[in-house]
Amino acid sequence: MISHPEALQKVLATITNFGTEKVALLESVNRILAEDIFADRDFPPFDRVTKDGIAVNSKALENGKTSFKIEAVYAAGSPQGILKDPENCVEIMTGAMLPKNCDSVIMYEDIEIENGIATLQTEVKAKVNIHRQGSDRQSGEKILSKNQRISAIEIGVLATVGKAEVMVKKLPKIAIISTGDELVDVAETPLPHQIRTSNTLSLFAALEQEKITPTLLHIRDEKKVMLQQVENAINNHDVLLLSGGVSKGKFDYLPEILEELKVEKLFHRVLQRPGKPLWFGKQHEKNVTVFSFPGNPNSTFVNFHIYFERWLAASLELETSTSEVILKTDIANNPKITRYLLVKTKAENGQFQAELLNENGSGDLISLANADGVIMLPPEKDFKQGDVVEFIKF
Ligand SMILES: Nc1nc2c(c(=O)[nH]1)N[C@H]1C(S)=C(S)[C@@H](COP(=O)(O)OP(=O)(O)OC[C@H]3O[C@@H](n4cnc5c(N)ncnc54)[C@H](O)[C@@H]3O)O[C@H]1N2
Ligand code: MOO
Repeated sequence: MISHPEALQKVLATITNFGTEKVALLESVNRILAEDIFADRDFPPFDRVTKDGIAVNSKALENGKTSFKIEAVYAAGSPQGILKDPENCVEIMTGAMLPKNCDSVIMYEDIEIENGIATLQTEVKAKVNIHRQGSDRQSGEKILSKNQRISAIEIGVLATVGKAEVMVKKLPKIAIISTGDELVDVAETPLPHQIRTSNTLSLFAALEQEKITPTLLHIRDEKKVMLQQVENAINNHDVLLLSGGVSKGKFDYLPEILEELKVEKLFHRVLQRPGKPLWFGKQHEKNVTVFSFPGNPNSTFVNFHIYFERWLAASLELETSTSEVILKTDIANNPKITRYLLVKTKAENGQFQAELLNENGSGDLISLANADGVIMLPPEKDFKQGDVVEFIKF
């Protein structure tokens, strides 16, 4: 049996580049950007008026002028206007180009208008209420970097530089496969010895959040059928995520079937809990990566996050960082295995604290629903309240 760090290293050694593709802007949300994005013009692209009011020439203000004849009115969206006489003013709206010969904008709240004359009601500053051309970013500057996730805010940035189509990382084709004759579909009423399949649907939902729509497949515990269906899945996907059938049961055929299908076993069984029977391999000919998760729901879900999510992030070259939390209680640790414990996190006194959940073993998927993620305890020492440990968010 290998340790968790060795297992993770073997998993990360198989990362795969799936290439890039262009997608429509709104389809790119949550995808990974595959190109650097540059400002196509200055931001803002012109001296942008930031208040509704009047625009004047500051020399008139410096000369003590307080009343201005209104020459014209310019809305946002009209081409740049001009102040013909620097002693006068023009009415101007937020978002409009600052008119020629003007360098100061005075809000409507600070003036009164009567008979086409604007009169100051208070002392005002010169050269304000203008968002200067290029003061945010200059044309040609890099404004987004490749390998970052595109969120709602990046959609706005991409839109403003005219990216109707965006180059993103291609995503792998994934099959999620459950095994086990005790499993029935969610819409069915299980017999006393049966349960509804849930692992596969959790993984499906987790992948949909990554914008991957996987194939869902359930295979009966019958060796011949399993062999045929797994082979078919290998031929049509980049990744197989299997759940169940990898421990030592008499009907746990998966390990031998995978080897028969020339999936090289890179490891089977890891010094960790949950997920000791984790199986991982690669079919080199077809470049298919196979994660075979132990069937207990928490085991599948936690190991999906610990191994597959990291493999996917590394394959897509996504920049990631680790999170840490502070323990709220002492934990007696097992010196031989890495443990992943379900926690609920809370900010307390400016610190991110983790409270252990009472889970009833790795079959207790209801407790899983109360967790924000797991803390990872390396097989080192007993942990004390206040210790800082790694946190993996679901
Ligand atoms: N003799 C040993 N027995 C077991 C060991 C061991 O080392 N030696 N390991 C235990 C551990 S740890 C786990 S985890 C399980 C993993 O077993 P399998 O991967 O073979 O999984 P199954 O036996 O098929 O299922 C286990 C459990 O999970 C339920 N399950 C499976 N698939 C689903 C699904 N899609 N949705 C919901 N629930 C699912 C299944 O009904 C079982 O109750 O083995 C231990 N045994
Ligand atoms: O992976 Mo098993 O969960 O330790 O029950």
